[in-house]
Amino acid sequence: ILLRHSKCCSKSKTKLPPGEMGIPWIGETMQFYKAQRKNRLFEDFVQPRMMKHGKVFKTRLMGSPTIVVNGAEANRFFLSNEFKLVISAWPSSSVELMGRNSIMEKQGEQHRCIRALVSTSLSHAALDGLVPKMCNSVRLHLDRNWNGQDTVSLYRSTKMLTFTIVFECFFGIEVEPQTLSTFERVLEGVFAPPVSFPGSKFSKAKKARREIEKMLVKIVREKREEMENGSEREVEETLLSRLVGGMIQGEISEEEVVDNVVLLVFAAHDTTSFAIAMTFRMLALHSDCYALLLQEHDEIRREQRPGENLTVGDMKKMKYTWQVARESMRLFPPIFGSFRKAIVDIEYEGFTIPKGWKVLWTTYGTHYSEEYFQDPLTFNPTRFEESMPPYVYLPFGGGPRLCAGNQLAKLNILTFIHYVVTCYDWSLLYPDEQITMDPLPFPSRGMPIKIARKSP
Ligand code: HEM
Repeated sequence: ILLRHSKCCSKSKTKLPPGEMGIPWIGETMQFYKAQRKNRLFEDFVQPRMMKHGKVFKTRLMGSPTIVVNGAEANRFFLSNEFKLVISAWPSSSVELMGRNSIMEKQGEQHRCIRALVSTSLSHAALDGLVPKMCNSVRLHLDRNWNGQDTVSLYRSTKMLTFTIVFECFFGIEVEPQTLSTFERVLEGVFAPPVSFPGSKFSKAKKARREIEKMLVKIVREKREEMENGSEREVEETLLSRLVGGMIQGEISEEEVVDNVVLLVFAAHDTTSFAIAMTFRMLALHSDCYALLLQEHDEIRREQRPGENLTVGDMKKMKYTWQVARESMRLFPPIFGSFRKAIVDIEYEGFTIPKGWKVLWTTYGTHYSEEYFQDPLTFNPTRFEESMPPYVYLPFGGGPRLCAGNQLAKLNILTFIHYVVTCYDWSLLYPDEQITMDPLPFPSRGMPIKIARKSP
């Protein structure tokens, strides 16, 4: 009785953050989804609650009691305490569709092992080797899809391109153009309710996932055979060959290889293409910035021989371009933030976050705050000339789950911008095009642009 009494007393002493839990089970999910669809999750959902309750508040989302946290200190606390106080927590539909064996579901040592395999393929040395391949992919894509056209959908085009780059340059896997639409069907179900009745978004997504799995299992087995039975020619080092190598050594299983290929393709292509699309939007709206950026690329081009690919040295010269891209990702972060789950009771800022509750950290909480950025809603790429304090600018997250592909994304963004601005004059067809979110943000009309090839 005494034990129970003392437990009861200690529970009643816990102080939850302020906030409203909404109606039973559903909580404030409908308000969350409504704001998300308009890509106004921060403005319509987070900000009004922050004004009322402060930077840390409670709510209930998708059935889970959740604490929303904002600010650099909160980002540092929760992101750097991954595996110790919190673990990443994706909705069950995402886990089922991405696969239970992907890096996002792994903790501790297992996470470290997969992360190490992926990181080797994304090390500086490996990325240097990717630059010429990426240049060839971008040029081929523009030749095939832009030449002879006067209008193209920039967002769809970059989606196709980044998808091809991840598969072909990074994994060394050739894909059919229709594979992208199968992947998109999976993505549509990632945040859908996990109900499998015929025709539901989730069951359509599961069917698409099975098709992808079948295709990848075949590719992985062929690669394994090629590596084990050693054809005379040397096997090209790609992420796929590294993962399959890990499989041959018994470090990871076939399911882990397949799930991680699926996860990486998802992690890479919608995010990078949105970042590119928003950079172009900002350039279109700020002609002074565009003039400066163009100057940077014209200088690089002047030093190249005709038809020559970019080099790593050229990438380093694109300082202003990277500032423009970073500022675009500050205003339009491809990832809103992400969910964690408390694995112990957590004391934070005088509040208790009970074990099992979700925590949502947000990029907007710092990106849109005057505390960290002067005139936060103004587009000003040169603000990145100054170094940033840690955990303030987080389009790629932070801590042990910092985006594994951030350098690949950077190369992809810079290469694409270089070839477009040096080869084409372009303008937006709908400068005020709305941004929607489902589940990631995207321009609602696909961002059509008018193009005209520049004379060589
Ligand atoms: C502009 C493009 C990109 C953005 C904005 C972005 C953003 C992010 C963010 C915010 C996270 C952390 C999620 C969390 O904390 O839960 C993350 C994780 C991750 N990203 Fe990216 N990403 C981009 C491109 C890429 C690319 C190109 C790849 C790989 C080819 C990639 C692979 C990953 C992986 C594997 C993780 C999980 C890391 C882990 O759990 O250890 N991302 N990304």
